[in-house]
Amino acid sequence: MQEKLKKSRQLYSEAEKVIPGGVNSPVRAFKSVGSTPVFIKRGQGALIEDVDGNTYLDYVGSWGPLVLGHRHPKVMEALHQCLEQGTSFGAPTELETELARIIVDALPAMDMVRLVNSGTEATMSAIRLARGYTGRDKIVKFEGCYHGHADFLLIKAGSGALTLGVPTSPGVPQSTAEHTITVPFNHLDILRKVFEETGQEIAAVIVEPVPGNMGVVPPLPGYLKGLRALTREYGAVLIIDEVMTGFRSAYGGAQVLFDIEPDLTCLGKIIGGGLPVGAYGGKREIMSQVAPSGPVYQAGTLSGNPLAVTAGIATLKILQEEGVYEELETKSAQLEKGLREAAGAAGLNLIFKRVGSMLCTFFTSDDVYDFETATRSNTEQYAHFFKLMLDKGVYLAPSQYEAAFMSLAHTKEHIERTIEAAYHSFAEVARLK
Ligand SMILES: N[C@H](C=O)CCC(=O)O
Repeated sequence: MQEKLKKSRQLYSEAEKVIPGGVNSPVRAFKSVGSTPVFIKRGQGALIEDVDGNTYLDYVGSWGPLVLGHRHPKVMEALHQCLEQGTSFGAPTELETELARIIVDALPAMDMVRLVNSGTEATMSAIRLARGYTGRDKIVKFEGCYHGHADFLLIKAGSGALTLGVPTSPGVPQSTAEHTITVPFNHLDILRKVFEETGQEIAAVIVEPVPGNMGVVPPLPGYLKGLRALTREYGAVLIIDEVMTGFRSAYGGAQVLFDIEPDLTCLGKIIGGGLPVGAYGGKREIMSQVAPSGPVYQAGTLSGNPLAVTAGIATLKILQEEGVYEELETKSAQLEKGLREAAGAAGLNLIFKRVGSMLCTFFTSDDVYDFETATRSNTEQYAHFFKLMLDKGVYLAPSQYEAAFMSLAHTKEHIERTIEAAYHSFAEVARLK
């Protein structure tokens, strides 16, 4: 494999001289799998090509946004047209209202939405708003959930922070961390106890409805409804972080799938169609507290950027077409079934978790339902599996604790090829066990 990545290795050593760790986001560094990151040159549909000319079936999809695959013709066409008008104005455009309208119409619990530039900005702003609205300081987050890298959310966090073994980062002041209460996901009894003790001080509970940053951990039946009831009882704002699941788990997001009515929702990824975007929105009563209509300040020079908004609108319009989510489900179920059979054939008893087009293979035989059980997975075996799959032309997340994302561009043949590669790779992992 190393020979096949000659140019990537050269580029990586150049990058390391001027960019910390050679990458602009830690998960890209392939650190946990002990390998050279692949430098990508282009993508088309479900495929990406690296600088050495190798092609891969892409199940990372830019970490979730590319539900249509790379360079969807309608998104590209819309972007070309938009580019002709300019790149940024720092003034309102009609496009922003169009995207806001599409989002608000898709989410029954959302009356208003503010566009920002990333998921981190969305969650950070939603927390400030919840604090401003309730006049309380404390927030509750779940172990292994990742809501971007704002100080008060980078505590027992998942994603790259977990992969690199720094779920709580140095640099987060103790005085900030002490306002964040962390509890295990899927344990309503523990959360209830926290509310009984400090419920009147809690401004918000923030949750990924399907945690996708400690692998994929589906909520237990009734759990999200229980969260809703508890937050309502104590007057805390329920923030559903749908940066990953928004317009992926269902049109709208996981809150539509699980029929949950949050007070605030955070979005990102898919609503920008592969360009940098984020959003937070919710009930009019809360959102009208945001500046300039209210006192809670939040701003952004490039917020609602025309190109990002255009790619988002084009993407969401395609997702409105009949049968799209059924197609994603069918393809994802086919992949899950094939992977299960491949692991079984190799004599590996593994745990597969999937919600719609987000799938994760845990290298453990114990059930996974929270941070503690997710981190029982054998990450060395995952690393080995990852490298074998990469060598066979399948690009998975270089971390146990991320999802594999299915796109509409993946074909039956692509999925069969992936399963075939998995048969060989699982067998190899089993041999070295
Ligand atoms: N899991 C992260 C976001 O959803 C992966 C992307 C990143 O950190 O660069």
